Amino acid sequence: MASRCIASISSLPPLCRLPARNSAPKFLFGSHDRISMATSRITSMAEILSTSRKSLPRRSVQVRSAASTAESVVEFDKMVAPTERKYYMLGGKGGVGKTSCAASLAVKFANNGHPTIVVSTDPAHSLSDSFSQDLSGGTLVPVDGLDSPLFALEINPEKAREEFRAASQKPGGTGVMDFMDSMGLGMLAEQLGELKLGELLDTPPPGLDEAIAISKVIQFVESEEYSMFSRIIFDTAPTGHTLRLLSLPDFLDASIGKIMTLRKKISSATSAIKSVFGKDGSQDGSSDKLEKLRDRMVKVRDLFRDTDSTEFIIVTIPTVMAINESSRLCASLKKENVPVKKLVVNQLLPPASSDCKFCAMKRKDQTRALEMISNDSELKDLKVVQAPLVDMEIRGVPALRFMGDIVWK
Ligand SMILES: Nc1ncnc2c1ncn2[C@@H]1O[C@H](COP(=O)(O)OP(=O)(O)OP(=O)(O)O)[C@@H](O)[C@H]1O
Repeated sequence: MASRCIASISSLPPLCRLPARNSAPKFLFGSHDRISMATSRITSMAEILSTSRKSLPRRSVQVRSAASTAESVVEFDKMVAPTERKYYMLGGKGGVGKTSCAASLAVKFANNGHPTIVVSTDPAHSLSDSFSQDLSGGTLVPVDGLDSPLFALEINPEKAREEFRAASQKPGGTGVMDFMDSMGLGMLAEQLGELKLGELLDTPPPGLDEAIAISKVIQFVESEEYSMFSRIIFDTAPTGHTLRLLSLPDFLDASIGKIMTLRKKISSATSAIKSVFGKDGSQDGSSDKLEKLRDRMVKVRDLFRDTDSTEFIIVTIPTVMAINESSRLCASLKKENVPVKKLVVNQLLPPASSDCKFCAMKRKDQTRALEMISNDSELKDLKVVQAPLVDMEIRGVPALRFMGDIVWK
């Protein structure tokens, strides 16, 4: 029986034996009052999508109203109520559903009156797949299938890295050393070499591409042209990248500071001997670029820590490994003073009146993992949002609307 379950979950009865429409939601673990039960009165997504394909008017909205509980309505109400701009960053272990959660939240905000932008800074983008639309051009693309303004953007981190290389090579990298050597300042060049600044800038530290990508987004959304967008959602790269990104702005701020100081010293030394060697040691504007880069990194750092406008939402699945990773991520976010209040637990088995052996085991396993959250010193104070495993892959706006309605309540 178990092997049949694994091969074809959706075709098997247990997951389909959902509670009758008016039956009370079955909680996965006891009376945990922090948990908003997203899985109450879950209907098959396949069923919803097939009715929406027959173009019945907004069936999913009806589902949302029917499924909403007083407790959870208050939670999304809090997210949607402020008229000023808010940033949401969604992050977590690879493959847990960050993109699906980010995209569904974006759809929900847009449908609730907020012009919204959803941005992927994950080097392995899946936003296009999630919306079933090509968003890979590196520019804002209007998302089809909504009546309200929702734009999406996949930022190419490789391009960002190239931009950094171009800005950094002359002022502090090997370019500077070659230049100084040619000016007869080999000694000073050696000192620079000892500081390993050239190496630092020629081989950008991990996380830099994503930091630059985020800073680019901040830069353009701050312009007048984009002031109408009141919700900006980031689908970030898996945990490791996010952690490196968090410590990066401080690190870069310090290293760029060092480079700038050296650059000034070099500049005065080269001007002093310019007449002797007859070479032009004038600056080429790259210092400016570096300073701008530093300013942008500082902006990223400040945005991540701005409790008024930003919230980091951790997405996880109910497995010991994912929860352990979420706990470490949460600890790092708190250490870096990044505001984190919610934990989405995705892909929970929906309530069922009876389970097959496989589902019963899986449910037990998930229950155990969920209990870990209540006992975890980092995670226990977060608001836990339960997101059910649905019977189809979540792709396209109708599916994302469905997911948004059952998760963000
Ligand atoms: N609640 C759910 N029910 C059913 N399928 C889901 C659910 N959440 C996510 N999925 C599916 O799981 C897969 C991975 O989801 P998604 O791309 O959102 O994860 P991710 O964390 O962004 O991945 P990555 O780390 O690779 O970017 C997708 O096929 C998505 O449709």
